[in-house]
Amino acid sequence: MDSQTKAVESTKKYLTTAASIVASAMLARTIVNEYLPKELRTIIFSAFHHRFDWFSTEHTIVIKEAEDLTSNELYDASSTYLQTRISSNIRRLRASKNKEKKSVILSLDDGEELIDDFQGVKYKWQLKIPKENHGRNNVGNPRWDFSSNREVRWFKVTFHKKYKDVTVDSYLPHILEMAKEIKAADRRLKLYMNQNESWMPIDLQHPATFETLAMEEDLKKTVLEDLTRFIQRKEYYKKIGKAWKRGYLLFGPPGTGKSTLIGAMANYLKFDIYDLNLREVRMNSGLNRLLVGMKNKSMLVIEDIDCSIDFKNRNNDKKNESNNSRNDEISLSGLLNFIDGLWSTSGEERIIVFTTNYKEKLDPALLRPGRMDMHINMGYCGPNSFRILVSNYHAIDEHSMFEEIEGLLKEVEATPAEVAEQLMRSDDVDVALEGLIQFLHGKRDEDQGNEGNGEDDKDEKLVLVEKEERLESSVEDQ
Ligand SMILES: Nc1ncnc2c1ncn2[C@@H]1O[C@H](COP(=O)(O)OP(=O)(O)OP(=O)(O)O)[C@@H](O)[C@H]1O
Repeated sequence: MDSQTKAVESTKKYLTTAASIVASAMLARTIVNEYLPKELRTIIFSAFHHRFDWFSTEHTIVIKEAEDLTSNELYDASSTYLQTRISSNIRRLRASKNKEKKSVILSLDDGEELIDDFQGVKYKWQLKIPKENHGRNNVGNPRWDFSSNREVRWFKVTFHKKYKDVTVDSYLPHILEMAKEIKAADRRLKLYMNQNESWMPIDLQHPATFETLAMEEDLKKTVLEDLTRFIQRKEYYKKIGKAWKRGYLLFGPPGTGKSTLIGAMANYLKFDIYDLNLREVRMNSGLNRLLVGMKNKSMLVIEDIDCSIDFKNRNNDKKNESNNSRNDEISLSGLLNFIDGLWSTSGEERIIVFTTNYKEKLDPALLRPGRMDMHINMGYCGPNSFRILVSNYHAIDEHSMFEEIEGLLKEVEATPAEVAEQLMRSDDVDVALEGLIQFLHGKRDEDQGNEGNGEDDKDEKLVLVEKEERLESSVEDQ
């Protein structure tokens, strides 16, 4: 082959290679544009740059750290994702390098390589960390970010160029998804309390779970299923045009576990709690501000709702509406309207929980069908609940004294808090159970002494009333 033919051949080869790379880049872009959700497209395209090398089989993408949240999402997700991929080799290496350090930081060192395998495709990851006096934009050195005017860290990801579409279509979305899951699992829940009209957060460390919650099994199962169905039904709520929210009214005497159930719900759903003290809020406008300030995946809790709002004024709500001077004063109707209206137009995955010790004192507006989706009666401690408590406190599920205790619990109204307190009195299970028996005998004698006082709401074994129509099982979630 003479030199001219060689040049033609190599130009042809170059053109073919270039054309196929452009075509596959276009294909990848088409896939991104057509099949990925818009939000994901923005994240992916704003976050990385391709580096074409016409004569290599390798393709490189660069995922830069960025100040702006959307652009940084892929970088951030990559860091989180890589923590789970750090191989045992690297961990060992790191551990031997950092013998003096107790914990090994799970991230890549500058320049260190990590090979990730995704659906049979090998991806080589390298982290580049800015150092003093590095040049700008040279591959292998940190990048200069013109928007923030500083050097930034970046990941260099190298793979065979024939997998560009797999990378854009599947691998990067997979990283974003995995990072979301890892963060959700690690997320520290927050408890927000309002001071005047702003929320103050603290870490929520409520130990309650559905496992340790003493509640009749059927009721517990129904509540759990309802919560699970609720979080899985994003598309369903969208389809029927309803706000993605659910309301629970918890009622029962003090110490029956209303707050414990709220803690268990938050831990189960991984939702933050917003504990709204209505006494701190005087005006509807302030209430509006607080409700607008709530994040998604949260529970709004208003405890003792019967004591929170001046119910004596509730019948005047209508009059107040026509009276301009009192128009902004907080009222039950204002609260209910905000919750209905505001959350229908903004926010998703919201739960509202009202608690009361006296359901009969509640305003009928709150009990109206469609207002609170479930009414949950947190009853006295029955045999089932006792078994859960004794297993929590003494890790036993059988004892010769159980029969007597269970018989007494059928006759006596003792709250789970009272039973729990007796069980905690001694580490010696025999002593604790004996104490509980004495306590229940004492209560029974007291009750018998009080007989004839006419009080008997024990028949209210309504454990659960679903006020809203059951979500139709015929509508499939997507
Ligand atoms: N159902 C329950 N399951 C497990 N523990 C419970 C339960 N009920 C009460 N307890 C124990 O009693 C304590 C007090 O109960 P909790 O505050 O949940 O009751 P409450 O119904 O919210 O009371 P109040 O109406 O006074 O706010 C809890 O911290 C927990 O230790």
